Amino acid sequence: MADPVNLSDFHEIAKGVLPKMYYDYYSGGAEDQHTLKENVEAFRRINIRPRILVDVSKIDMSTTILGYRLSAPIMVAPTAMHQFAHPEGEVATARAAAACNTIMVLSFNSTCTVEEVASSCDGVRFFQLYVFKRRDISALMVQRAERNGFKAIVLTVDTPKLGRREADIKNKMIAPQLKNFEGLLSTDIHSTDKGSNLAAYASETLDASFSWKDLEWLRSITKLPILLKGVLTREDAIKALESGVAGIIVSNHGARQLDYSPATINALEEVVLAVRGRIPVLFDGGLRRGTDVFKALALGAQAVLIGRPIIYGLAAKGESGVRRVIEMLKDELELTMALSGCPALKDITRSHVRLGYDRLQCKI
Ligand SMILES: Cc1cc2nc3c(=O)[nH]c(=O)nc-3n(C[C@H](O)[C@H](O)[C@H](O)COP(=O)(O)O)c2cc1C
Ligand SMILES: CCCCC(=O)C(=O)O
Repeated sequence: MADPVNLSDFHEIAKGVLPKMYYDYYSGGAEDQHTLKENVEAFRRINIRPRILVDVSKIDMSTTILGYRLSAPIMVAPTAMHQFAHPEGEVATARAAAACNTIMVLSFNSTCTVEEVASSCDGVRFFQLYVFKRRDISALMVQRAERNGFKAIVLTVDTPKLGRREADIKNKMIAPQLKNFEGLLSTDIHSTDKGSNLAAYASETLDASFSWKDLEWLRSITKLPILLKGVLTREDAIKALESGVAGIIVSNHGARQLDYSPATINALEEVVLAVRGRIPVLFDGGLRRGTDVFKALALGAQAVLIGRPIIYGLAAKGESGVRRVIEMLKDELELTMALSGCPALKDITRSHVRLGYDRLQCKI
């Protein structure tokens, strides 16, 4: 195949090189995969309203998140088990993110250890947390992240139980023994019905009782700012604000958890309006083009995170593939800003996009 020119080309290459079990794991969503398709399709139903005759000879995409400077509002989402995609795993991803001057969120279920990633290169990194029934293990991981210079905790709140991913069940997906938990926990858990081993591991470990009141526990064990990942409604956005978290990530976990939850781009504005700028609102799900990033920014996201395309870049070309994926999105965003008359991120406003329901409102 010719050199990839967009994220979709990287997807095709990755599909060709990854063993089926891993490709299915990375690409799949929950149940009917309705939301999986919607996450991408909903972007296509949004139009951009470009403004003309603006000086766009210089485009500034730089921004800050929790006070850390990024070259563009495009971050790396936490995704599990990068060594299935490439032997260098999360170390390669971390190096690529650092080279692009952006923030990587390291998954709790990484295949490289927290220490390996931290010592691989300089760069601002956040740590994604799952709360295990064995709270001591989660607490230890938070301490390790803190000790190794991670700057924030991203608490994933949409996974009290693992969503039902049917390809993984059919493939009898095998989860590896994760090095981070060596000596703490065996991930070598065999599912009783011989289905997805990952699902068995998740149900064995995840603490489904974790609720709002338990955020106090998390705050008591770390000084790091906490972001909640997986907020989709105004009700929960307000609760998040009241609970004093440092930020929100609007996310449906790449449609891998609750099928028929809304496409994230359709949930973003509801959350942004509830938060009213009091804390940063980040966004992920279905972003495959610079125009998608632009649309999310126009609807109020301060930055976006990229999930699957990063893994596809890693599978296709290792560290340089991840770098290319991030650079492609940055280049596309830069061009979109120029063609829409927005020289800086602050110039991108709600009036730069039109959604289906905007058209309905016009007619009323
Ligand atoms: C293979 C895979 C593994 C993931 N693992 C995690 C994880 O360990 N923790 C987490 O909070 N989110 C995880 N996610 C969700 C991502 O952080 C993110 O929300 C999602 O991938 C964004 O959608 P996108 O893939 O369409 O960009 C995972 C997603 C994928 C595709
Ligand atoms: C318990 C493993 C969870 C990994 C994950 O979050 C995902 O596959 O979406």
